[in-house]
Amino acid sequence: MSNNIVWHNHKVTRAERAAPKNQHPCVLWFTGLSGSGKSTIANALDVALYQRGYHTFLLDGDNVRHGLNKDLGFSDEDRVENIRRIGEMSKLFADAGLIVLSAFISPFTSDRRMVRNLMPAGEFIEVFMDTPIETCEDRDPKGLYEKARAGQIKDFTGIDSPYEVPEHPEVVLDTSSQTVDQCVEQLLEYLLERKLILERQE
Ligand SMILES: Nc1ncnc2c1ncn2[C@@H]1O[C@H](COP(=O)(O)OS(=O)(=O)O)[C@@H](OP(=O)(O)O)[C@H]1O
Ligand SMILES: Nc1ncnc2c1ncn2[C@@H]1O[C@H](COP(=O)(O)OP(=O)(O)O)[C@@H](O)[C@H]1O
Repeated sequence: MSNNIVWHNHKVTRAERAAPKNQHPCVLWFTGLSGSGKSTIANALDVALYQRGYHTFLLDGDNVRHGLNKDLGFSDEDRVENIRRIGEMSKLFADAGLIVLSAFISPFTSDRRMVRNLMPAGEFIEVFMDTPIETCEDRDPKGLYEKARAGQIKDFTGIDSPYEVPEHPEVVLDTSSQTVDQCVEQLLEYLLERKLILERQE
């Protein structure tokens, strides 16, 4: 690694970039099992924020794995690298002043902590999708649990690869008992309370 790299501070600060949008930069980090509702809720919140005039960006597991991270699989090492890159990318988008919605299984506590530590205090919001695995498996929207049970996919999270439950998430959602609208409302309330969005533009 080169030591001849100098960090450049931007003349326009991240707060200045975000201020015209009535928002404070932050990363909403959705974590949970496959089928727990990460994509559905992150997309619904993205729409709700967009409709209210806020500036957001959504990073989603499947999409990032088609591009930036297409060299990575699902071994523990590859998942660590996946989250490291996505964490750095999320931070860059937040530095651009955006509200970032990142939806990845991110099964390991240490990786989520690493991303949290990249961000200024209060700007990393861990959203734990606490949907029971039975519900996720019943939904099986992509047929992946069935394949994992049949041994056709190895290292599948919740089946033969671990998911470490967050200890102190900022927000907990359970999509087996909460509707999409209720989840979105809970997240909007959180953002308003913490002044990450400054007024409701309805
Ligand atoms: N072995 C295995 N385990 C878990 N998930 C698998 C696996 N193989 C493929 N998939 C599909 O990949 C999506 C998860 O990618 P992520 O980048 O979010 O995973 S991770 O954070 O690196 O653990 C995940 O998407 P979601 O269902 O949206 O969570 C699956 O569709
Ligand atoms: N209340 C709810 N919240 C979110 N998703 C729900 C809900 N009820 C049913 N679902 C369904 O559950 C599935 C969740 O899948 P998805 O959002 O892709 O999860 P993940 O991104 O965590 O894999 C979708 O098919 C969605 O339509």
